[in-house]
Amino acid sequence: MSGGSRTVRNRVAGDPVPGNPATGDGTAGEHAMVELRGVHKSFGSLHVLRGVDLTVEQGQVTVILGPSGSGKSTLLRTINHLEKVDRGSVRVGGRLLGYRQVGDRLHELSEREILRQRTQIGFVFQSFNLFPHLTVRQNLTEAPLSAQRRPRAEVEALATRLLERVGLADKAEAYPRTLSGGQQQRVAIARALALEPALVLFDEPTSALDPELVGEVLEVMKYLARSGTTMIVVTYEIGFAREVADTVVFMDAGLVVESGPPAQVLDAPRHERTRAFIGKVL
Ligand SMILES: Nc1ncnc2c1ncn2[C@@H]1O[C@H](COP(=O)(O)OP(=O)(O)OP(=O)(O)O)[C@@H](O)[C@H]1O
Repeated sequence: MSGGSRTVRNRVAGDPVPGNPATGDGTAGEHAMVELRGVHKSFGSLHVLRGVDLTVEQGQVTVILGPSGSGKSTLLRTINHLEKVDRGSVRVGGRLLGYRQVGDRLHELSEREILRQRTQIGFVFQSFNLFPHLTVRQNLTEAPLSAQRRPRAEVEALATRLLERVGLADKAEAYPRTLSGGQQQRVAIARALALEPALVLFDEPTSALDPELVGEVLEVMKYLARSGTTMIVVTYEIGFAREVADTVVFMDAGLVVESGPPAQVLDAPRHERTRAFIGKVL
């Protein structure tokens, strides 16, 4: 879909063209939406990310592929500061995540400020992570009301639109445990969109689903992609990558081995490691 007509994220939510997700100052157009430079992350002696560079432009879909343990989830988690990087930088909408720059010095943001930044970035997990004690509708409205302090009428109307969009208008008053896995994941996607994020991260969103439920979740994600949502998706769904991705990134052992359009990375990979991986998952 490179060079396509996607210009507006989340038309689902019917909101205007986005500004800077971190500052809200309308400057996102001047920056890549996401920019990682030389990112390193270790857990004890395990060096998981070994100098990752990644750029994602606004409105683009990036699919990250790679063997188990190559660092894909960790990379995703650094993008919304669920993991703090040891070295290198993560910028979202041009702004350094987790820090405030004063002159040439960096000051770490407070937990509360980080939480506020994080509401600009939707995160869809493999295991849905819905609030079990809240109805579907309340799952969508909770964070916009309490973390973003937006007006209830606006948030309720948005929740209604989003549930219609993911085909679950009739489940608004149901509790998550009464839904199928595919339905729960569609609620989780709608919940991420209710924050009106500038960027949505997906970590293996279909891996926990029975095969017959995968399609309904991928359809919602394809719709979002067509609507101009900036998305970074960790998945083993090669068909989705081929159809929807602007860029496919292949990671191995904590490094980006190669990246490019799907036709290049999936059909004519330049590196042996990519070829071996693609050969196994196709
Ligand atoms: N919080 C943590 N503490 C310690 N080790 C961790 C932590 N998170 C991840 N790891 C380790 O880092 C490595 C990379 O994990 P990560 O989940 O990023 O890989 P992945 O490519 O997403 O793998 P998969 O496809 O299996 O989910 C693994 O060896 C994992 O055990």
